[in-house]
Amino acid sequence: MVVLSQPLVEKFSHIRTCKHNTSSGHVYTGIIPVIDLLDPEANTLIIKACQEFGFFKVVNHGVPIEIITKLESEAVKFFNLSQIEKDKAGPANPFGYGSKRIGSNGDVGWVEYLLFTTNPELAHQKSITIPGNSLLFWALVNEYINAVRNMGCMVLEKIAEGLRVEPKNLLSRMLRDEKSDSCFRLNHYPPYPELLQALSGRNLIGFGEHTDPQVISVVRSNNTSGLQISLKDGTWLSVPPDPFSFFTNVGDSLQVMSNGRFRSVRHRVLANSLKSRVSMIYFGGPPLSEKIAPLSCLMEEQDERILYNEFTWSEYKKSAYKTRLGDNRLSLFEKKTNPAQ
Ligand SMILES: C=C1C[C@]23C[C@@]1(O)CC[C@H]2[C@@]12CC[C@H](O)[C@@](C)(C(=O)O1)[C@H]2[C@@H]3C(=O)O
Ligand SMILES: O=C(O)CCC(=O)C(=O)O
Ligand SMILES: [Fe+2]
Repeated sequence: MVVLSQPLVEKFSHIRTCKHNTSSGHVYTGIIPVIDLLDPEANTLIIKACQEFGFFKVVNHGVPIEIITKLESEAVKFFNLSQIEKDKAGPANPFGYGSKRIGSNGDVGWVEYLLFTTNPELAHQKSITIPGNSLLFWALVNEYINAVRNMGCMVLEKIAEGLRVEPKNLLSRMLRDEKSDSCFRLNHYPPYPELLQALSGRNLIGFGEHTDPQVISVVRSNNTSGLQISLKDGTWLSVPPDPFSFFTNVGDSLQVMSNGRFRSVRHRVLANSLKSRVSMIYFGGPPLSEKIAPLSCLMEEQDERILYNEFTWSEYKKSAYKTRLGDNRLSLFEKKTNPAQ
């Protein structure tokens, strides 16, 4: 019998686990929609993907691979620093370096990260110290964010076309606005001892299940698996990694603007027992004062019930940051049905 030493058990005991989902024999991986941005049909296909999954993979995205690999190598350099050095960029409140703690309401995961805002009105970030060549680091982060924001905007413009809402930049202008309250995250999921996984028969949670509050999120990772999305029937689907493509999530705000046509996809990351996973995520958000509500131009066509009350992004963000990771943050903003109707 293998007996785990007490310190080792304690090290992992506060991180959540989930059952291996291979026991059912159904781990679908080949059904994730792949959108070729050069395909003339892309807008229709994106709409279908947003309705069915709230998630899709983007190829022919136009983001130069050098921009991606240069930033990844800076991120790896950072995460390879000693704990003392990395802590100089922390604690994450919410921006900066964080390890294991996610947010400020008690969530934990097998992950360390750097979280930044793109909002020039929020000054927090100026005080984040990146050890080493910080000028190069910030230059690469900015270059990457610009490239990925452009790609996200192309996707949002195709969505506007597909939904036949006008003007075409109705959604993308929120991300392009100089006051856009977007954020950017570099996540590192270290490998963890396979022995522990085998003994418990459970997977260690890297990043617990949640939806992203913003409009869309653009995810890129190295070649290590771990990301899973929840399907409409609640089963988890493993997303095969693809370092040359981007994965796009519908966020809560886009679910509201589409009046529930699109799904803000629940997703999570499981730790990998053999390899590190490094991911970079751009969360495209509106300016803080932006009003988020079901798009009136969508509703005019049909006699459709409005599912959400209007809120500003600032109100939603404030409320979201009081919730735990796995909470349903939109339920507070759902319009109550009038029993008299
Ligand atoms: C537990 C939390 C972490 C989070 C803020 C929150 O209170 C609830 C939403 C979380 C989330 C999920 C998507 C993004 O990773 C994130 C940056 C965001 O905007 O909302 C995180 C927040 C965070 O890590 O601070
Ligand atoms: O690291 C990943 O692949 C996804 C993480 C994520 O969902 C998040 O940071 O919101
Ligand atoms: Fe997420």
